[in-house]
Amino acid sequence: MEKKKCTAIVLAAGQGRRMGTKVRKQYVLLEGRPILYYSLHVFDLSPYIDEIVLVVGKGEEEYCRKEIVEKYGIQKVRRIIPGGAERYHSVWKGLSEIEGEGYVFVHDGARPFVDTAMIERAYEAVCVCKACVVGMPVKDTIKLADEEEFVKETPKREFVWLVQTPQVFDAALLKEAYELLSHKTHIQVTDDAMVVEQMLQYPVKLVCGSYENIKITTPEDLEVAKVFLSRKPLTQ
Ligand SMILES: Nc1ccn([C@@H]2O[C@H](COP(=O)(O)OP(=O)(O)OP(=O)(O)O)[C@@H](O)[C@H]2O)c(=O)n1
Ligand SMILES: C[C@](O)(CO)[C@H](O)COP(=O)(O)O
Repeated sequence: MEKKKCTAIVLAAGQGRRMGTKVRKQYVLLEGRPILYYSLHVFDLSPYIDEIVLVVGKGEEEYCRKEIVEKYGIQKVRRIIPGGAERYHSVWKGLSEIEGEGYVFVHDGARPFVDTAMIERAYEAVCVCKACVVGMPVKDTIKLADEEEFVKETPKREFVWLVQTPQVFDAALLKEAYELLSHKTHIQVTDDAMVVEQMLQYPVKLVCGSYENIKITTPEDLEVAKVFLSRKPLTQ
């Protein structure tokens, strides 16, 4: 079977409010390199990925080109574009840069520990299912709470996953879902699978990511990331 074009949309237009660092978290240095560098490097290395659309804060396009893409020799970045107010706005803008058929890997630039093996697993799944997300089964017991913070329900743990990125879709399917979303108001969307689930009622397959594929969200995540990084070679 002929391989379809794969585009990674790497998102780095967030404000990093929960991290609260002076420099926005995607540019914070880990082992001397910006957090954003690490995922770009992995998508650049992956033989499954043909091109990268990098979505950054408005006005940061040139900085990212010079200080990240060119400085570290990232080859596959085709476009660097400004993002929007919410994550889903940034994804929508990234999607509008994609032409023709293929698959889209939407990835948080704040997840530096994506690896080439999970990209391969996601590629194999998307070829079959058209929609998949990487994630891992939870290790703790999960409680669903009511508004007063009383336990409403304890879901069966074997059916509960922590969802990560990349989230990978047939490009036409994801565009259709986001197109429908763009006509909605007052909608809260926190990942791309939700858009596909809710707009198209399309089944989304879960694929194993890794417990290391954390999102750098709050300050303690940076400490954990330093430990993970100290165990990894720079190229994988
Ligand atoms: N308008 C936005 C919001 C988020 N993101 C990106 O989406 C990913 C996941 O978002 P999150 O970790 O929540 O980042 P922030 O929005 O930056 O964090 P916070 O919610 O704490 O402000 C990040 O790589 C972030 O840069 C984006 O491209 N555009
Ligand atoms: C897409 C995501 O990383 C999956 O876990 C997450 O939902 C992003 O949410 P955030 O509110 O932008 O942190």
